[in-house]
Amino acid sequence: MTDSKHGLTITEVRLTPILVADPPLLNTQGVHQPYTPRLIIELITEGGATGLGETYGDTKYLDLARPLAAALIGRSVTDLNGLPALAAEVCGDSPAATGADAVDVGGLRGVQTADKLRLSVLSGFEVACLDAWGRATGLPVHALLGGKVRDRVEYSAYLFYRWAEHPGGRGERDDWGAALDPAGVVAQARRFADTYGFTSFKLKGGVFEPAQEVAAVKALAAAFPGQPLRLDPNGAWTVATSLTVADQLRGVLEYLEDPASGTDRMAEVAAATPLPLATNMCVTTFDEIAGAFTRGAVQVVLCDHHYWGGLRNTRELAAVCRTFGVGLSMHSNTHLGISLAAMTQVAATVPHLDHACDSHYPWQTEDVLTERLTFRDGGLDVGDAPGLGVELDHERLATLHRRWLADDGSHRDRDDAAAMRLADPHWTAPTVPRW
Ligand SMILES: O=C([O-])C(=O)C[C@H](O)[C@@H](O)C(=O)[O-]
Ligand SMILES: [Mg+2]
Repeated sequence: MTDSKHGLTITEVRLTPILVADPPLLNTQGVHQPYTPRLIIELITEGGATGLGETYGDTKYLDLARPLAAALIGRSVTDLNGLPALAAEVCGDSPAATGADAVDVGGLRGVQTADKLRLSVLSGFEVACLDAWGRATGLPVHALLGGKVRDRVEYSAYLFYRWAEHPGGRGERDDWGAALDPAGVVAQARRFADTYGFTSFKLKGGVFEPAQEVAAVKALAAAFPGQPLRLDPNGAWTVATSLTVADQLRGVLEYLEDPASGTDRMAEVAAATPLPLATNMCVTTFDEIAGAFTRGAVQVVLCDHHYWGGLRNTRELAAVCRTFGVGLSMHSNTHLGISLAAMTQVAATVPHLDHACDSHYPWQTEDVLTERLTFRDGGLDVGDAPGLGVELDHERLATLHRRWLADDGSHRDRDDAAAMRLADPHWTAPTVPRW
């Protein structure tokens, strides 16, 4: 559908893959690489409005983004309901979706289906369309989604066990230092609280023996009494271990995130503990909802608008969660300010967003915006500027793109286990459950 009358027809789409500095954050798969891929999308309309979008930048996403970008020329930015069919038609099934058991990034992003890969790409275009549409009409994205129900969106501090620097001193060095024990985790949390005002804390677990991680959470509870805490070992534990930890941290945690992997194990854990379970692993597609919700396997879904297919699908997910009495919050992977602005816009429109959203953003020292988004008192204000309310810094984008061009391919696809092998040549991503 074109829209010449309003100047909303897309005349140009620019795709810019970039590599962004990432600190040595540890998880159950390994460690983050020094640079991580993202894809930045710019849409231009007939009327001269530009729209920005951002999504995962690994090769399998870029391969789908290129045909979709070409197919969008001549269509209206308002034609959002047509995007899934268009993507299915022009992108087809990614060869990376290799069967029912395929997972993304060793399982950290849940299942990997052809549909989900297309949705992850499409989400960046949907956000860019909404941004362009908003800029063309002077309306913020939240208005195009039906209007905001809150003026601020709360975020949590995303704590990671981490090294001071990447193996061999590769990449960029920051001044956070190492955090490998309870004292290190508390110090990191203190800095997050002092700098950004966060009052909720999530610790990425699955790195050390569960008892060590329980000790770290207890140290957090002592340092920040009464403040919401979460622990997320990315499905690394058995059902028995999950229940032991749930018992030890009952009354301490706000929720336990993906203690065990898969809906079956999560349902077993949920049936035996009063502690709410959250997930961004066993429910990452609409197809997985019925099986998990009807069995009571999860009490909170952490939505990632990238893999759920955009901001409007996030609202659809919110409606399903509300229907089942399941809570909703937001998951985050390494992302930049365009995605953070998109998360904030949609979060502002969802009435029952029950918990502070996750965001990796504070770990990202580089961005493609002229002005970084700034957390204040643990949250972001929801502005009324047109579109997403952010501006692209073309020079920064070009610099990060040059890094992508210069890369020998070793950072173009996220691989935390490969990064770990530089420190420990015998490392293989552990089989799950690990403990
Ligand atoms: O909440 C989560 O499970 C995540 O954020 C997944 C991410 O991939 C995180 O584990 C990471 O980046 O190491
Ligand atoms: Mg998680």
